[in-house]
Amino acid sequence: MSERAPVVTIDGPSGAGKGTISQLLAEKLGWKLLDSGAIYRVLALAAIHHNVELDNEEAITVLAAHLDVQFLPGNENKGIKVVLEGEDVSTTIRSQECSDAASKVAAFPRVREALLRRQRAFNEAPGLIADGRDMGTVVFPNTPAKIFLTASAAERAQRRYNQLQDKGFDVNIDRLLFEIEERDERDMNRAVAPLVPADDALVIDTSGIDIEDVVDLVLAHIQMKLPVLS
Ligand SMILES: Nc1ncnc2c1ncn2[C@@H]1O[C@H](COP(=O)(O)OP(=O)(O)OP(=O)(O)O)[C@@H](O)[C@H]1O
Ligand SMILES: Nc1ccn([C@@H]2O[C@H](COP(=O)(O)O)[C@@H](O)[C@H]2O)c(=O)n1
Repeated sequence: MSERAPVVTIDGPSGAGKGTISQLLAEKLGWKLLDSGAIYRVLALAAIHHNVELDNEEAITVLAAHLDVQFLPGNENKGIKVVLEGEDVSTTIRSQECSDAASKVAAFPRVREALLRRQRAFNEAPGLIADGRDMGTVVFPNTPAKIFLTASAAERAQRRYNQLQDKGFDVNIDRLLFEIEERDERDMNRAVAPLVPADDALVIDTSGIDIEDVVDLVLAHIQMKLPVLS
């Protein structure tokens, strides 16, 4: 499989900065953005809405194949508006309940298979920034421009804490750290498409590095890997 337009993959654990960096890159380059986590989150929400048990792989796979979701531009929340069955769920899918449910449904091989084509369809000119866990290993394995962002769990929990406090939520940092570690554990140890850097990915530990500096590091790498940007 070869990509239609150039693709940059940005993978990594929760809170590593994938969404932030992907959005800034997409804006800088004028490229499309795939927030693949939002697809798993919206699938989890659809399961909850339709009273489908989160451990029922068969039923979740059917739901995944028929998911009525639209990703529209122009929402402050990760820069996209997510519409499930006609309802704007952009904020709802960011809840802790959806984070947790998303990582459960994402562990099913047939669910992941059912969502592959939908993700690859985002690959349009002039180029795509793809944010997720398996963008470089499974969804777009042939792109030469792969990044894996990481940071210590403590730093990621602190970032999430700051983010939620800024939004006026009453949050507990120990609880956030526990949830991040629990989700990392599930994402890294599942049988298919586990969270690992692709062999040819540039791994950047963003602990203590400013967002703008991370963008510059990523841009320098992709300019080297994608002749179209030189
Ligand atoms: N290098 C950085 N330094 C400090 N804060 C950062 C950095 N990168 C991102 N952040 C902040 O950390 C928070 C989480 O970032 P972001 O949502 O981009 O992470 P993510 O990897 O997309 O997480 P998830 O997979 O859970 O969606 C945001 O508030 C963001 O502004
Ligand atoms: N390519 C991906 C993207 C996400 N997931 C799963 O979805 C959960 C939510 O993702 P966010 O990036 O929005 O936090 C995540 O914990 C993964 O379980 C995935 O499996 N593959």
